[in-house]
Amino acid sequence: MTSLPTSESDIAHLAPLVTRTVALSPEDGTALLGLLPATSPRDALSWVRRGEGLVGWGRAASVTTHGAARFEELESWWRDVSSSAVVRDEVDLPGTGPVAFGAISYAADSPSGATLVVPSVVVGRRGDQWWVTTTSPDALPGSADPVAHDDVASPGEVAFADGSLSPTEWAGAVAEAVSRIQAGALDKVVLARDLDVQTSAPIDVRWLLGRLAENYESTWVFAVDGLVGATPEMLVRREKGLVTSRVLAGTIQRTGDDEHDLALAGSLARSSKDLEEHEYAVRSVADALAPHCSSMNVPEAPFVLHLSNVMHLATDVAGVLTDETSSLALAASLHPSAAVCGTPTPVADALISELEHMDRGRYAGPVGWMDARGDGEWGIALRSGSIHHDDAQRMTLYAGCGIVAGSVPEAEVAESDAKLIPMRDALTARP
Ligand SMILES: C=C(O[C@@H]1C=C(C(=O)O)C=C[C@H]1O)C(=O)O
Repeated sequence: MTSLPTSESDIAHLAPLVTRTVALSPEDGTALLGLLPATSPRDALSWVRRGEGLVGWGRAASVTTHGAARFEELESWWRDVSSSAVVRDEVDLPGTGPVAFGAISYAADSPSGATLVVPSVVVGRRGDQWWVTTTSPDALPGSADPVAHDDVASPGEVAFADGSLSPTEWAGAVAEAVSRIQAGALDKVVLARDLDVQTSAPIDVRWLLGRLAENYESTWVFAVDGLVGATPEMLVRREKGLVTSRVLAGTIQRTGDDEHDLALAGSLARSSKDLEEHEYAVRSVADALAPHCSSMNVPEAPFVLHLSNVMHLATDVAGVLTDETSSLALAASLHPSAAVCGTPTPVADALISELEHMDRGRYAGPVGWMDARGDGEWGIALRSGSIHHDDAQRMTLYAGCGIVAGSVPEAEVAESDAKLIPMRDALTARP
């Protein structure tokens, strides 16, 4: 009997990639996201915050893996590809040299699987330092002189429709979760819902990225393999031996009235329901990082992170890496954190499968990038949606909420609506 392959790679392992990174001096006023050319939705890549980060396009190589070993298989593929690459790197910073962008399914059994893409061109910016990396499977990497593009296309008319569950049905699922929690089966579960999007013109990833970056400047604006969003939550960053994570849990919607919002932020920071929900999430991250880190710093009290649509309780956890674990392997050990799954994890995970009636795909999974040193940044794919691979006029948006004993179903529907706002607004914005 032959077993089914669990991964598909589009390059032979023997063909080494040739990668060259050179410094770039763009004209004043150049924006990283403005350099993305028109491409198919799967090949526009982004990891940008406050104008810094990485954008990429084209595919020099890619791999997709499935199942419980999807992280390990990505890791070993990347180790092979990056260690055999012929590299000339004149900049030598995290994110220079060979880089892979990745998006990983939330669930092991999701058909969407986990993908790493090595772009043909990456442009990076860190402070005043800019660079361009070109990668090709041929002996001579092409040279790229990135230019600004102003041909971003609108998605046209946009229609939204209920996904797997209507808001009322989903409120019923929340009520069921609350009663299981009150009966003592678990402490917390994160339930998500989806929303279908149909557009009258193909979705241009750059349209979404531009609007998300404009309105959500403290988030990481990402695109990988058709998954697009603006996440405020950093699952793990590894940079030169330092590991950091931004944990979010506990949410309140903004009203648009700054004074009132400030009072709400104060009540969020004192709400025992939200502090409890937050504590589960911080614990799950600190416990998963502890075996790999020394000198861990886990602040005792969270701060309030203000976004345009919602405010969150947030905690920045930091530690010094004591082993060689890559950023992707750290992300694997953190996934799924209680911010997107619950506590205890196996019970929460089973309840998610039972009550959500949908496949999360890559929503709530790790999304980000990694370089050949293993440094990288992996966010949690929140405030996001997935452009259908077979139809660029369709997208599925997702949003979820942490449910604890004191949760009220109608309030959770409203919170999930607030979390859908970034993507809804990005789709429907007018030029
Ligand atoms: C699950 C989502 O968000 C997560 C859940 C939160 C909460 O319940 O308070 C807050 C931030 C995220 O960790 C989402 O945005 O879809």
